[in-house]
This record gives sequence, structure tokens and C-alpha cells, in this order.
Amino acid sequence: MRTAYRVESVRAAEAALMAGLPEGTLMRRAAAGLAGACAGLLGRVYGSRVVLLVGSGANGGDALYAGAGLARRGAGVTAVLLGARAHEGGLAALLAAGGRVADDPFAVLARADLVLDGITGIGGRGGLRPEAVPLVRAARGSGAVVVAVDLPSGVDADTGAVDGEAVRADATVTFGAYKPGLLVDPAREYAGAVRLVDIGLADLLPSPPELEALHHADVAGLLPVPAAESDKYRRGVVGVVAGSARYPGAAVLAVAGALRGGAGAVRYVGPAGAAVLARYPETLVHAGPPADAGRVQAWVLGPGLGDTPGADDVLGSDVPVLVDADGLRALDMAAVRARPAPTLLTPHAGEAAALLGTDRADVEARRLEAVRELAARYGATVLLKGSTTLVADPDPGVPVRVNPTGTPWLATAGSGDVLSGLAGSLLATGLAPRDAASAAAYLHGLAARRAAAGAPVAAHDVADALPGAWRDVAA
Ligand SMILES: NC(=O)C1=CN([C@@H]2O[C@H](COP(=O)(O)OP(=O)(O)OC[C@H]3O[C@@H](n4cnc5c(N)ncnc54)[C@H](O)[C@@H]3O)[C@@H](O)[C@H]2O)[C@@H](O)CC1
Ligand SMILES: Nc1ncnc2c1ncn2[C@@H]1O[C@H](COP(=O)(O)OP(=O)(O)O)[C@@H](O)[C@H]1O
Ligand SMILES: [K+]
Repeated sequence: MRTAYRVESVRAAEAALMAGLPEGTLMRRAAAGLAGACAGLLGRVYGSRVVLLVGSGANGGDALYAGAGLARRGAGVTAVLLGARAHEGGLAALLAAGGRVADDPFAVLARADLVLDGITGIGGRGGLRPEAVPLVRAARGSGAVVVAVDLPSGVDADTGAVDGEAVRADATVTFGAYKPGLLVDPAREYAGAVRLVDIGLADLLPSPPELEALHHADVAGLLPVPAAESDKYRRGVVGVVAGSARYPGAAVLAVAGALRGGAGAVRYVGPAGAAVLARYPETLVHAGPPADAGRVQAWVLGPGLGDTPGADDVLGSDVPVLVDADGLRALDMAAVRARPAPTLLTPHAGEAAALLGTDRADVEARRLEAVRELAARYGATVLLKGSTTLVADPDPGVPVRVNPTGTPWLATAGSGDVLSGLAGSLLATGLAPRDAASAAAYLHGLAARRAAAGAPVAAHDVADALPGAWRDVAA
């Protein structure tokens, strides 16, 4: 599992570690890792042209010490000093190693092979300052490889928000621990490939972390496996309340996901029974209200539902309920909070914005805050879909899960319906809502990658690829 920590936690761990070490040790460790990563990216260090964008703090210090290391290996290293001051020891080291300070920053940037962004790291506040913007643009426009030191300057380390301009890096070399902004969009997009340099903080970081990203082994540990004594009912039955005369396909796709999620049976309730049976004859179909449909261990409510009634029956039930799409419209917060069993909400950014009374762009800009806020308000687990899918528990002390398997190919109509069926099925097998949601997002992303393999996919392709993704994870 990959974990990420807030700035205050990283600073506290650094302080504790530094107390027992000679001054400058951590910065030397960071700079050595950074210089090594740059050497790898350059291929040949000797004779290469490296430019350092140096801010006034320790982030600039890291860049200067790494630049000194590269200069000792024969690179031509030039520092562009952006602040009124620069890290003294770092600057002295660079000059001693044969590096220099730029007279004409734009001229050196135009010829650079690699640019190190050491403007701000975890001490940065707000976006880039106006004087840095033309330099950063020149770096980007030069064709040089841009490497961010610790974080791309201008992004918010704790939230992943980007207010104004920020450095767009090809790679980021981060120190001691991942920060949330490196894993959550929009900042994640700015970071490029992220590499973690160990500076000895691991044992000093707090538990729990702010964010977790599951890996194959973590998901494998969550997935249900039937045992000898299993029967279809013991494996769990998932009820799907979805589809309408207008959107029968949503019912088919939600059932497609549900059939691949480990439940022993899928009960479909709604007006699209004929369409569902035509595609999936194994479905148990019921045309009456959900309350009369028979026992289920979890409900999925909402995909393509339109104005089809049944929501009250489902929300009033005593089993876990996943609410998606049309089920989220006019969702009664008090009714959700009063439920005796867990609720899992799966909005995309537009639906989350409607629930929060804000606009879509605001949710997309502050995904981490939005998902936590929704979970707290509704007392529910929330899976926020989109470029970075996040899963928040109603308990604010529990780490948010960030899904690492997503792909923009998933931005195709109906793929969300497959996800809700899949997550609902995992809920019916007995997984806790946070585990069901994060395992579902993981498998869904992996299935989309397998199905897409670099070409567009339809939602039903994603559903069909789920067993292969499951096998990959469980192997
Ligand atoms: N504390 C430590 O022991 C270690 C720190 N490390 C480095 O130190 C960094 C943190 O250093 P600092 O706390 O000095 O902070 P930073 O260097 O990240 O930034 C703070 C400096 O930038 C200025 N600044 C803030 N916002 C700005 C903006 N929007 N535009 C331009 N300038 C801005 C501030 O006035 C201040 O001088 C880490 O990100 C990491 O790179 C590493 O060397 C590892 C060890
Ligand atoms: N840019 C993106 N990158 C990765 N995944 C995305 C992106 N945009 C959408 N997705 C994923 O695609 C799915 C779309 O779901 P949703 O918005 O509910 O669409 P629909 O209602 O058509 O099914 C979600 O799993 C979401 O996380
Ligand atoms: K930086």
C-alpha cells in the first residue's frame, strides 16, 4: 500500500529525525537522491546543461546541493535565483563545485537539457508568484526535462489544489513521504512520474496516514472467495434498482457489474427486466416494488432510474445501500443519516457538487476536501468518481483511499453503472463499504485498462474485462 502524509506530519517527522542527526544530514540525503534521479534521466551527466530554479527556502537548497553533485560529475550547472536570498550552504556548494549563477536566465533556460524546479516545496503558499511564471514557461518551452524537487512549485501539497500557475514537471522527486497533492488531481497531473527518496522518516510518520492507495496484494486480501460450504445465498444476493423506460441500458450495465462482483445472485428490480434478461438470463427479475422483491444483502439504487419509484423502500431497508446517479438527486440527508445500515454514495463531480450546493469546477479543483465533506455531512462512505477516484469514510480519522488504477478511457457513458453494480455486489458479499468501494474502483480501472489497451472502450467491454482483472489481482 502506498501512503501519503500531510505537511504538518512530514515536518514533525523531519524535526524528530533531525534532532538526532548532525545538521544538514537530511538535506544531503535528499539532494543525493535527487542528483541520482537526475543523472538517470539525463543518461550522460558529463557535458549536460542543467539549470536550477532556486527559491528562497530549503527546497531551493535541495536543488543547489543536487546541482553541486551534478557539477562535480561534469554537468554545466547554472542557478537562477528567484528570491531575495538563497540557501547559503547550497549556493556555496554549487559555486565550489564549478556551478554558476545565471546572468541571463532565459538564455540558459533555452539551452537546458534538464531544469530542476526548486522554487517551493512543502513551504509554498498559493500558486507561483508572477515573477516566476515566465521562467517556468521558458523551462517548459525549452524542451528540457523538468524535474520538480519534492513537489511541483505552485501546487498545494495537502489538498492537490492548484491555484493559478504551477510547474508542469516530467518527474517529481519527493522526500521522506508522498504528499496528498502528488496522488490527487489536479496537482497529480503536474507532478509527472513521482519517485520517493527515502531520507529515514518512515518510522516517524504518524498512523494513520492522510491517504492510502491500495496495491494488488491489498485488494487480493479483500476479495471474497467462496468456500466449500458456500451456496448462492450465503455468498450474498445483491439487489439492483435501476433503469427506466428511457434508460434500460443502465440497468443492463449495473447488472453486468453486479454479476462480476462476487455475489451469489443478482436480483434486478425495475421496469427494464426484459432488457436485462435478454443479455443476462441468470438475473432474478422482479417487476414490483423493492420491498416485495425478496431478501438481499445489499442494494444498488439509482443508475438510469429516472423517476421510477422505489427509493424509499431501499433507503428504508436494514442492509447496506449504494446510491448512484438518479438516486442521488434530491437525496434526503436526514434519511441517509438515520439509516440503520451503512450507505455508500458514488457521485461524479457534478453530482457531488449538487449534493454540496457548489459547482462542478469547485469539486474538481478540491476533490479531497469535497469527498471528506460529503462523507461527513451524509454520515456515509463516499466514492467520488473522476480523474482521481477517492473513497472517504464518514469517520474523518480514517484515511481517504485514492484509486491508482484509473484511466481516462473510463470516461465513457455507462461505465459508472458498471462500477455501481460491481461495488454493490462486493457490499453484498460482506465487505465494509470503504473496502467494497475501493476494491471496486481498483478492479474497474484495471478492467478498463485491459479492455482499452490504448483504444476506446465501451462500458460493456469494461464489464466483460472484470473477471480478467479479478484474476490478475488475485494471482
Ligand atoms: N526540513 C528538512 O529537514 C528537509 C527539507 N527538505 C526540503 O525543504 C523543503 C521545505 O523547505 P522550506 O520550509 O524552507 O520551504 P520551501 O523552500 O518549500 O518554501 C518556502 C520559501 O518559499 C517562499 N515562498 C512561499 N510561497 C511562495 C510562492 N508561492 N512563490 C515563491 N516563493 C514562495 C517562502 O517565503 C520561503 O522562503 C521541502 O519541500 C524539501 O524540498 C528536504 O531537504 C528534506 C529535509
Ligand atoms: N478523466 C478520467 N480519468 C479516469 N477515470 C474517469 C475519468 N472520467 C471519468 N472517469 C471514470 O469513468 C466512470 C464514469 O462514471 P459516470 O460519470 O457515472 O458515468 P456514467 O453515468 O455515464 O456511467 C467513473 O468510474 C469515473 O471514475
Ligand atoms: K519544487
